[in-house]
Amino acid sequence: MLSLPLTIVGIETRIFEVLSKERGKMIDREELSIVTKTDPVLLKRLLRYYQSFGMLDQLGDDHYQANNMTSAIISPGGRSALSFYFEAVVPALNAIPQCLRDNAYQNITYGECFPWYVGHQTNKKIYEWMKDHPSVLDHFMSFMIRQRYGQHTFLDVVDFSEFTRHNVNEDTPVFVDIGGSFGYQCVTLKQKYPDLVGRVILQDSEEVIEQARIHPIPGFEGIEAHAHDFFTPQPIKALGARTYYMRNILHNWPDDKCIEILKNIKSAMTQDSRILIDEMVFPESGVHWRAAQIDLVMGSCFGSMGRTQEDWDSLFEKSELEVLKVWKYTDNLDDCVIVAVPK
Ligand SMILES: C[S@@+](CC[C@H](N)C(=O)[O-])C[C@H]1O[C@@H](n2cnc3c(N)ncnc32)[C@H](O)[C@@H]1O
Repeated sequence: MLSLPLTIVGIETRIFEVLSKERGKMIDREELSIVTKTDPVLLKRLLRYYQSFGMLDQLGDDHYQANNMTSAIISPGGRSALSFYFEAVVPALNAIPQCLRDNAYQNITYGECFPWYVGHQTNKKIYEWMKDHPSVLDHFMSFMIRQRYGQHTFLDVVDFSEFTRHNVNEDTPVFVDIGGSFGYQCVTLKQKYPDLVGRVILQDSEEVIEQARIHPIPGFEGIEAHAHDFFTPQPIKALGARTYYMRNILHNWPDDKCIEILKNIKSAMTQDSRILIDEMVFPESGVHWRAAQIDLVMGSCFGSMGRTQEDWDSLFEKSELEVLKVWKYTDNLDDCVIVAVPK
């Protein structure tokens, strides 16, 4: 309950950072108090809390040491995820009881009493709101880039050369990553297929593309970065891209908005094009706690939801899409790549 705000305190006071820098070395409270400029009595209470949750190790009455959790908290991915949850997500989650009560326990959808609006005292949806809160947008982007470092990707199960076997030259767009943030998936593709022929294109909002160009991630060379609002017609259509890929995009939007996004892609597709949807497909029972949590965060912040196979089938039916294949690439979160074409 308290762990998120108190973890933010540990980040802001630099308690975790100082301990992590001295990894393997014990630090006593007096020294930590001087370096972090934190009152020694307050520090004692904070450290007691952190050790009780395993965020650091206590080696004697007044001696502390960083452990793996301390390092994870202070890593760029850890910091950005914690800060984003604290500043953006928690206010919306706190408004859930009031909104559900006021809405007589109907499902969470955009409306007057929507947790995001109430929690943030705003009438702007989350992406619009983040434009006015650039530091939160920075945390969000940094979290998005790092959230899956070192984990499986769709390329572990998909043989991408299947999509580029025929009539591909260097002008053919082979991979358009729609809402691709800083282009991590584009880079992963190019690294896995260094001889890939054709254009690899990243699309995202203007603000994100600007940042992706100013601070390119390692391996970004050779990737085209275009600003594109996916609620407008897909501009990569002259040759029809071989694949239009979206990871964790549709789970941010309710069905009516997903249908708009998909319609804009369909209008650009040729016979050789495929839509690749990289999302969790929730099982009907035994859902992992992280997936169940993501579903409710999506509901309260984005008015959307995690989808079961039945939910996806219904969305594709309404979007007039035919599913050609579904590949699952993680067991715990049921991440899948769904290959679809217009009916
Ligand atoms: C949940 S993130 C997923 C990022 C990336 N695909 C990944 O899996 O790491 C959603 C992305 O959609 C982008 N986005 C939101 N609204 C958009 C819009 N209208 N047009 C284009 N991109 C948008 C955001 O900037 C963000 O990068």
